[in-house]
Amino acid sequence: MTPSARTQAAIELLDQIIAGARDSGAAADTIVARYFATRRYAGSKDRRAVRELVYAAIRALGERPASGRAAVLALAKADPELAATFDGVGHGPAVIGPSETPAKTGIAPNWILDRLRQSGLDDAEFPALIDRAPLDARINRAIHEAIEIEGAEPIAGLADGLRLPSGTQVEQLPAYNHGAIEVQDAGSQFVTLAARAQAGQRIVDLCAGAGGKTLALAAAMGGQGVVLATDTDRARLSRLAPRAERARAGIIETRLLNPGREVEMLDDWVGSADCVLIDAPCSGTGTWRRNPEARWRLTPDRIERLVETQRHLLEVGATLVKPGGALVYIVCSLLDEEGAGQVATFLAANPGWRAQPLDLGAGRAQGAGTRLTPAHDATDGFFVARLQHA
Ligand SMILES: C[S@@+](CC[C@H](N)C(=O)[O-])C[C@H]1O[C@@H](n2cnc3c(N)ncnc32)[C@H](O)[C@@H]1O
Repeated sequence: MTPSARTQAAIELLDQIIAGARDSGAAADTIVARYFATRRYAGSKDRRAVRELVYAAIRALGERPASGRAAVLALAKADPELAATFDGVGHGPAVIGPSETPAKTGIAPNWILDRLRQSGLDDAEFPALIDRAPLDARINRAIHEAIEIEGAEPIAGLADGLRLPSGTQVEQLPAYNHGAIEVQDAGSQFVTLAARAQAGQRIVDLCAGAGGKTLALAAAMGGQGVVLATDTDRARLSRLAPRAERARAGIIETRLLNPGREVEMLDDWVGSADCVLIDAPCSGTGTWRRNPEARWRLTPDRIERLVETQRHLLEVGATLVKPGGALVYIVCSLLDEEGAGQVATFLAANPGWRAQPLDLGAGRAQGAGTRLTPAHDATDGFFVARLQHA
């Protein structure tokens, strides 16, 4: 592909990504993969270059732009080489017109930045929200294997955390194929420590997804006890079984739930769990580093619906905890309405519960819990609280 054709490909992809974000359609990664699946003429260098241009545009633009062309023009303003690819030749994009307006660069839509400020996040922390994320892994102690990965560094505060050099092809590492390491952001590892999982316990991971935190819980339990991983998304939950097998985590059970019927479907666990971990669906304002296009999908309505789901999940989780047990509430959001505010509402309505102090080795106090941020902790952003049942 010529440089101009690459630019045109990025513009077309961004048009699809913009539509996907506006209409709750496919994620950017899926759109990019589909695009190249039908364009076999694009070699690996072309794909990499187009992908980089697409993601550079997504990162640079806080608001969903009007078009792919406006998005790439925003980058071209500061990049003469890119601007020169708007040459109108062959498959290249048309020459830049004198009155064309590039999209506005920024970190996120103003209404979200305002809510982040109201949640106590300093403006100085904003740029780190869209930095490139490091590649982190968790060592799985269930597999007794010496791990040698060139350039890997320990992560302060995490006995099992490893920061891998960027660009590491994890799937090609023997340690990964043997289940000795799992890819997991340091923030995810820190917040899972709030469960204080121990051998012999019965733990529910209520929103397990594909089981990133489930596997960390099972590893901390040394193969003794039970972790029940539940979710309402069949496709996500089905990805857990092969991961658990690879990690030799034999204490994990899975159960698919119907939304709205969770307690009924978990009646054999009511009042009996040592700990229920709720890694609730959220706005993802803490994970823009990995998923920058999520800023283009958020609306106040969507956040309101998420807050309602989180409130419901806290109620469900609370019914499963045994007296003296704990509820661990996690969101990868930095908005108080999903984090500290949500927990404050729960505590006000449930006098039999109290927040327990956390010492995770990362984060700062936020309301009754702890908040990790990319700027302060070099992790994805998270809120976590540990609530103890009387
Ligand atoms: C933040 S993700 C979980 C990520 C996962 N714990 C991990 O560490 O990889 C939130 C999950 O909540 C699930 N979810 C949404 N509503 C739910 C409900 N009512 N009951 C259980 N899970 C639900 C979603 O399908 C999604 O997989």
